[in-house]
Amino acid sequence: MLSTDARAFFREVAAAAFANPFSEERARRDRRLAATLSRARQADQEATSSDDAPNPEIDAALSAVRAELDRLWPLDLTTLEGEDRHLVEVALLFDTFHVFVPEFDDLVVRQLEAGSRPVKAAFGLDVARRLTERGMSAERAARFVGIFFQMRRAFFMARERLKGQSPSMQRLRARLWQAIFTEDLARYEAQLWDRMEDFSIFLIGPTGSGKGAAASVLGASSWIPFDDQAGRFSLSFTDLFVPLNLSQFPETLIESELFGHKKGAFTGAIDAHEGVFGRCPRHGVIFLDEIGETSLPTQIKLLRVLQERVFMPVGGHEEQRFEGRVIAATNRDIGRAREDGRFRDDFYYRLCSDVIEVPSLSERLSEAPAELEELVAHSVARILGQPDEALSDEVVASLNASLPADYAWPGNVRELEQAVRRVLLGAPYTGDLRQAAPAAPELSLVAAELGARIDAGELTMRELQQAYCRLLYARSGTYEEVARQAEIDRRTARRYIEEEL
Ligand SMILES: Nc1ncnc2c1ncn2[C@@H]1O[C@H](COP(=O)(O)OP(=O)(O)OP(=O)(O)O)[C@@H](O)[C@H]1O
Repeated sequence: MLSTDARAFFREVAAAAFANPFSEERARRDRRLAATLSRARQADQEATSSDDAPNPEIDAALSAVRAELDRLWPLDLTTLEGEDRHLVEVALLFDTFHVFVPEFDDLVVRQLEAGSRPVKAAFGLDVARRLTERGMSAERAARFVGIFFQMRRAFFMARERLKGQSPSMQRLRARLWQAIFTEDLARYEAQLWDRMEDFSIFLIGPTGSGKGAAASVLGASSWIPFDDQAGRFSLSFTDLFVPLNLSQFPETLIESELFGHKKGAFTGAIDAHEGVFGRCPRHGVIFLDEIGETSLPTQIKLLRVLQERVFMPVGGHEEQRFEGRVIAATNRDIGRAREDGRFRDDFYYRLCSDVIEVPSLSERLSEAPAELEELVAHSVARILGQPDEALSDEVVASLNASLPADYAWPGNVRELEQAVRRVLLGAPYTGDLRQAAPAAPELSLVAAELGARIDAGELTMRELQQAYCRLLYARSGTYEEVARQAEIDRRTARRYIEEEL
């Protein structure tokens, strides 16, 4: 039995312990916890108030939790019941997790360096032992070893791959965390940790805003079992993420890229080929980029895998099981595509259990102008292989001088990366001209030119088709719309618009 004071204290710990680290709620709970602690236990104060601690609240909480657990020593969870048992267990997990944070973080880095080969993580056995010695079952302890690693990966990836401190970026990180662990870690551990594959994720947002980057955070963060015989995790998290950009393949090849094909399945199928569904391991993540551009027949096939979790390679006779999670993304207006019948409702409903919006760069900069500096510095470091503050400042100064203050960044972070490259090459970046040009005169010029050339009878059929497609494109701005109006397929439309005949 816990004393009334101890119970109140552990309740605060339980409320704060595994809250979403990117949520606004988290900092508040940490502060509240620290306040409760300092009132109740002055003894721990000295250990906690170092000024340079990265998060003094959490440090204060940690040492007080340790002190409180020590008071219960020798701790055996099985001697506790009901709420008391739950509260002490959470405190024990909180403490154990933080004891091993440096090892888990080091493991993330070592695994990124090693790539596909799972690296040694013998400390996983110590984590499990620390829990079983205090009365937790071996099965749950092993599960927590997996969850702890997952938490450090998710935290590391969300911080490293998604830069920016604007409120909308903070919200995005919090949403990603929620898509991985749900908002309630206790429920996640009790019921959902190996069922997350059933929760598809749909990322929406403008081109270049970071949907692929967000997907890669999710893709590196799923649960992986710990192999205690081998003293390592059973597979490398770098192999969990299997991306496919659907717009890169002609319709005839998409099925094979998705589901694979057997040798001789069709002319040109010289060897068997494994598609993304076949390559994706259990607990892995398939990222289907540009899902808004998939044809209706492909949507039906994808719907079947999502519903029934089986697929058949082209030319094959045996169904294969798919045990991963699907993340889809689009920069298209999916509502309009559904209204136009280009995106099936049933397919949408299958994907929409978690819709996450990735904010545009202009939205982010309007909330936090300093985000430009952070992104430029990140871009410069990526290009040069190391940070360079002076050069980053120069790039920011150049962009500020050459672009209007309210420049819309239609290509978002991808455009910004190109702008940084341009400035590094020594030329000022003056913005995306196609977007910046006033639409109306350009449109009427295109139409007038087409009319004049038809009048003059000087066009070949191909030139006529091309000019008409360009006119439609100038009006709608999307290849889909051109394809729809001209009743041709999207790739032909794109070829007419982009290629010189
Ligand atoms: N918040 C961010 N911090 C750092 N880099 C970012 C961020 N967002 C995007 N990027 C980078 O910008 C580039 C474009 O991002 P990404 O490919 O993820 O965009 P997207 O939304 O998937 O685009 P599209 O819709 O065209 O497929 C990538 O190099 C990515 O790493």
